Parts: sequence; structure tokens; C-alpha cells
Amino acid sequence: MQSTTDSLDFVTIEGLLAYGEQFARRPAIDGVSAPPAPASSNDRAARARQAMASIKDFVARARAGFPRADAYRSARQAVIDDACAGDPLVFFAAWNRLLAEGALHPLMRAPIGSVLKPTQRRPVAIVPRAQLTPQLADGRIVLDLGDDRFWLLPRELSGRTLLFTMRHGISRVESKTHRVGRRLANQLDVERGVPRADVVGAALARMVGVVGQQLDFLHLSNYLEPRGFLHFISRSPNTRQLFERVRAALARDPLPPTEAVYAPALESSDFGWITGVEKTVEVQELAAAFGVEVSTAKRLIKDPLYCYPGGNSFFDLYVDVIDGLHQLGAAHAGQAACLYTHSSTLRALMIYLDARPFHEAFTEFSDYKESQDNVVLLTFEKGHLSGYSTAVGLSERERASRDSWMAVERVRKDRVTLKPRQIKRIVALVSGGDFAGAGAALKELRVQAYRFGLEVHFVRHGFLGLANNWIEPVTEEDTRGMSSHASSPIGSSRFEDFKDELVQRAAVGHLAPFLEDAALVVLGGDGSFRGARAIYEGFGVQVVGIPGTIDNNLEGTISLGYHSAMALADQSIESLKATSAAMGSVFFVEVMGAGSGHLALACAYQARAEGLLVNEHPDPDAYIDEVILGTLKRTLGVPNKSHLFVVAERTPHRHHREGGVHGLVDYVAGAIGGWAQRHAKPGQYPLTLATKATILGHTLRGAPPTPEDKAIAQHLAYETVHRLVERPEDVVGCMMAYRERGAIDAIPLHAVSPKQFDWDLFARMHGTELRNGPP
Ligand SMILES: Nc1ncnc2c1ncn2[C@@H]1O[C@H](COP(=O)(O)OP(=O)(O)OP(=O)(O)O)[C@@H](O)[C@H]1O
Ligand SMILES: O=P(O)(O)OC[C@H]1O[C@](O)(CO)[C@@H](O)[C@@H]1O
Repeated sequence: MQSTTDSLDFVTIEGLLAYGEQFARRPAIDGVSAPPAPASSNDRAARARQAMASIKDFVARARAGFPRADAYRSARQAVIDDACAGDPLVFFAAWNRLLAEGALHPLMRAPIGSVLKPTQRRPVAIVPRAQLTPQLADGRIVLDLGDDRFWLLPRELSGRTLLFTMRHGISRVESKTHRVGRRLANQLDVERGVPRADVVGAALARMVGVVGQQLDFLHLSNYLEPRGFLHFISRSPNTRQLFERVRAALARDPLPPTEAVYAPALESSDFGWITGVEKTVEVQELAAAFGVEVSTAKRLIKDPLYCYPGGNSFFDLYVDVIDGLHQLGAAHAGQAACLYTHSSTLRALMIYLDARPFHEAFTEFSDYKESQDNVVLLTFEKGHLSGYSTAVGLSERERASRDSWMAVERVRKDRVTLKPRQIKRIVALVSGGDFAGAGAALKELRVQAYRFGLEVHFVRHGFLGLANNWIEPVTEEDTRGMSSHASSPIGSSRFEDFKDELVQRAAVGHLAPFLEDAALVVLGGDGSFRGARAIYEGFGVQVVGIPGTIDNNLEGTISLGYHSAMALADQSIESLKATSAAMGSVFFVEVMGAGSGHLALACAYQARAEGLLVNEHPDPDAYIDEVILGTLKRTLGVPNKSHLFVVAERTPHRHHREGGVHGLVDYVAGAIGGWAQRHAKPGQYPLTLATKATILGHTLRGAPPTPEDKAIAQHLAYETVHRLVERPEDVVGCMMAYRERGAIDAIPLHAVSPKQFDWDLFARMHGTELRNGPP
């Protein structure tokens, strides 16, 4: 399997210069402000070769980190000014030759100020209509996303900025066929672009409740006032036109005249001298310059680090957009703003919001097209951008996403090399946080594999073990007693270096003896499946995933370890409830969950906890004040009543920057201390109430497996082996998903998604599942 670096061997300095010079010399296209052409020069190739050393130094600096995006930008500009003597063609040739050598790839992981993807994100609170209770919606901003889904936010915007980011629609010069970018003053196409802009405006108006009808069932008044919205545009006239259409759509009554302000962060890519050129011409000329096929030349253009002659790269645009939007958010706290921009900007945002590393998310959104998502909703809060992208009002969306899913699925199937009954060996590893049930799954893999006469190998400590070649053959003896083993009997690991393609390559090298007739079974969570997908797509390793994570955060399946973690948590929670009831104390119990609340909800529900603070809640601060303190106000001091609240780790709130149970004890104890009922009356002596926090943390991962987890593990492993033997095309490149026995489906790894929070159970726990509250 070729890597992307190998595949750019055809890119030469001479070819790049021939191509760049040809476009720099062409007369500028109408409406394009092209960069000035540099004077002719005989020694550009030699100068480009010299400049490569400075670019390498720049990459080394970037690896160490730039505190802010402007430091990145000015260091890049300094290379053009100094090492290239201000000649953009020298830079173009030197930069892209280094790209072909793979020397620029570290830039994609460089820590550049706010542009660096956060390691933890707060899930946005999206609630399906069926589960949107008045209690959840009351006092909140409720944005109607269409498809019966609603995004909930605290109504109080202070310290928070709400950004509606929209693309312009269809313009006279279309980005489908031409390189448009920031240098071309483009207008909306009168016949198609203007109506599309109206559709976006109408959809936004519905989303923010101007139309109001969709939310009538909640009996809410409007929650956002479009009159106060700020509006920002780029230089291209089409963004101003979109602004005018949207402003008109938002106005129920004539709005006072609002002006749109120019924001550099909303500019599109800089295509330099290629601006306005037809894409087919662009790639044909590039292919001719290198003497290669058009399909080969496309590889260069598709690289996010490819720099256009006289312009920038997609990666540069990404840095500008992400940094610029952080600044916009910070400058307008407490306000809502509409940002009118371009498809490449939205693509940059979608890549930023995606949890995967830049280069993986870039590939995922490579087919971003006109008909796809048109509005990206963002909030800026405590220095962080989070958000959600949606295709408001666009009927083509479903077809487009289905088509692109089918295309990816075809690619998955094309990569399956195992034929039915060809498999001879199974290699298995456990990755990510350990979990109960891994042993039972490994044992069953061994048992079933032996029945088919297959060899079995285990890798110790996950992908780390793969990189270290800790691959061992497994005998019947080795797996004795494994089924009831707590945690993972062959170890597991977090191994961030595995995100690096070079490390993957080395690790896959150790699998070389197995590549022809073996499958690699990866037991783990979403991160582990990203690793599995990378070596399936990048190197052709025939992988199958078995879901295992106490977080139970994978859609469409129960994950191994979840039931056992819950059972163990239940013992602690029941003990705490007993002592809380005996002493009248208030207890907060924190459980893990990688920032999501599935495990916490399950624990709280079965233990009949008094409350549950989760990351998915639209307004954790309000929950603390209204539900937790509200409940305590009613129940404190009631004889033998327990007061137990389950808290999901890292749930953000204003009482501590780490969130979770941190800061809650002091805050709640302080509030209780001030209540009148706590003050002793003459002759009456209330219970002395303690307020305490317990963090169950890692105890849950090492839980002994429950019978249910063992059984699920066996079913999943049984089906994995049988299908690998009989129908490899159906399972390779997939995760085996368990709903119930007899309902085990293979979900392609490219389609594995986060589990939606169960708002129904949340409402049931609080007695708010009935539309108008309990009778
Ligand atoms: N994008 C990626 N590319 C390659 N490997 C990855 C990627 N993401 C994660 N991995 C690998 O998978 C390992 C496990 O991922 P992660 O730490 O996210 O745990 P997980 O599998 O999601 O399980 P859990 O969240 O339950 O602990 C990482 O340490 C890394 O080795
Ligand atoms: O092992 P670490 O690195 O402390 O990871 C903790 C994370 O692992 C998990 O326990 C899942 O394995 C998460 O719930 C938690 O956020």
C-alpha cells in the first residue's frame, strides 16, 4: 500500500516552476485581483532549492509550537520575504517540493495557539422532539435544527457568544467548476443563488424561532431577538448579498437599518494566480508540467498543505479561520452574530469541530459540496469554540450524504482482500481504557478460531505492543480461566504516537507475516477504532472491531465493560445511599465517561439517585441551582432520607475549572448553610449534615465481568470468527455491534458514531417525561 508521501514523487522543482510561471504571466481574469507577477529570473530553481532549508527550519519551529496564529503567519511570511527574496514562485516551488518529500506533514499536528484541536469537547445538547420536555426547554435558547432535533443552550449569553456561520450559496463563478477564492469579487447567481440565499434566510429564521410555529408545542415565546444580531461579511460581494437576504428573512417587522462589518476571518482560500481558472484546466496544466496523468496530478492539489502559486494552502486558511473565529467570539461576548462566508471556511470549521486529528477529518470532509451543510452553529465560551453543522432547508442534503456514504462503503468493500474460507490466523489486541469482558471475548475468539483450525496470536498492550512487536502465539492453556478475568488479561494501552502514519507503518511491518491470510481483531472504544480504520484504509490490514469501553458511547451497540462497571458502581452507590440515609449527609458520586453521561445516567437511574449532573445538559449551572439545591431544599432533614447525586466527570460548571464534583461540595454546603431550616430552633436539634464527594474513577474499569458482559463478549467473538471465515466482506473494516443475541450487525468503521444521550430516561428519572410534567 502506498502512502500519500510516496505518491507525490512526480513533483519536481522544475515542473512546479514551469506551471507557476505560466499562470503568473497570464493576464488577470476580469474581477480578479491577482498578485503582481515577479520579475523573470534564470536561477529560480537554484534559489528554490536553497530556500528549502529555511522552510524546514520553519517546520521545526512550528513543531515546537507557535503561541498564536499570527506568529505562524509572520514566520511563514518571513520565509517568503527573506529566504525567497519576496519571490512567491520560489516559495511555491520550494514548499511543494518539500510537501512531496513528506517534510511538511508535521505542520498538521503543530501546536498553533487556539488552532490546536481541544482534547476534550463538551457534547452539544441536541434533543429529539419526542424528548423535549417543557422543563428542559424552559428558560433556554432552543434552536430548531430541522429533522425534529433541537439544540438547547442557556438563555443567558453573558460570557458566551453565539455564531451562525453561513455560506453564500450559488454564485456567478461557481466553486464547483472554478477556483474562486478571496481574490475574485463574486456575485450571487440571480436565478439560483438568490433563491438559495432566501432559503438559507428562511431556515435561519425558523431555527431561531422568528416563525415560531415549530415550537408552538412548547408554548414558548421567542428566545432570540434578531434585531440585536451582529452581521459579518467577507470582501466578496456575494456574502453581502446573502447578508441582505438573511436580514430580510429575519425581519418580522421592518428592522432598523443594520450594517454588516468586514471580518478577515471570513475570507476564503487564496488561490493566487490560479484564481478564476477552471478546475479542469488547472489540473490538465499541472499534469502537463509534470508529464503525468491528470489523476496523478490531482493528488498534489488535494493535499491540504499544497500551496497555490502566489496564494496559500488549505491548511493556511484553516489556521486563519479557526484563529479568527476565536478572536471574533472573544470580542463579542454576550451577543449573537451571523457570519456570511464561503464553503472552504465552513469546511475548515467542520474539520475543527470533528474529534479526529486534522488530516483524518480533512479526508472525511473532502467531498464537501454545495448541497451539503450550509450553516455551522457555534458557541464561543471560556476560550473554546464548540458547535454543530447542519444543512438547514436543503432537500438535497440527504441524497448527497447517502451518496457519499455509499461511495465510502464501496471503498471499504474494495479493500477487503480476505476471501471466504481463506483466513488462517487471527491476531487480537485490546486498546484504550481497559474494560471487563475483554478476557471472555479473547477466550471465545481462541475457542472458535481453533474449531476452524485457525492459529491465534495476541498482541500485548494494544497498538503500543504492535509497534513493539509484542505479538505472541496463543495456546489452549494460555486462555484457561480468561473468561472471568477482570480488566484485560493481555493488557491495553493509550499510545498517542499511533496517530502518526510513520509509527503505523512500522507497527504494520510487524504484522507482515499475517497480512495475507489473517485478520486483526481490535477490542476497544472509538479511539481504538480510529486506529483500526487508519491501518485498514492506509495499509490494507484486515481489521474487525469489537466494542469495549465502560463509557458505552458508541451508537448502535452495547460496549463490553459497561454492565460490569455499572454493577461495581452500584455497590458503592448503594453503600453511599445507606450511609447518607443513616446520617442525613449529602453525597456527590463522580463516575467516568470520557466527558459523556451514558454511564452516569445508567448508574443514577438504577440507584434511584436524587439527581444527575451530566455534560450533555444544556445548562449544568442551572441544574445545580434548580434541581440539586431545589431537591435538597425539599428533602434535607427528612428522617432516613438519602441525598445522593451522580455526576459525570468533567461536566463543566462555574464552581471549578475542572468541573465534575470539584467545587460542588463547597458550593452546595455553603448554600445549605444559609437556609433558614438549618438554623436550630430552641429545643430542636437538626442532624449534622456533611456534604462529601466520592470519585469512583478508575475502580470501574477493573471491575470483575458480570455474567451479562461475559455472554455479550462471547456472542460478539463467536460471530466475529464465524463471519470472518464465511463472509469476510461483511465484517472486515467494520465494528461488530451488539443489540441483543441474534441481533449482531457489522457497522462500517467509517460510520461508527457517538451514542446519543438518552433524554427519555433522563426525563423519566426526573419525573418530567409527561409533556406537562407529572399529574
Ligand atoms: N486517530 C487515530 N489514529 C490512529 N490511532 C488512534 C487514533 N485515535 C486513537 N488511536 C489509538 O487508539 C488508542 C485508544 O484510543 P482512546 O485513548 O481514545 O481510547 P478508546 O479506544 O476510545 O477507549 P476508551 O475511551 O474507552 O478509553 C490511542 O491511544 C491510540 O493508540
Ligand atoms: O486511563 P485514563 O487516561 O485516566 O483515561 C480516563 C478515561 O478512560 C475512560 O475510563 C474510558 O476508558 C473514560 O471514561 C475516562 O475519561
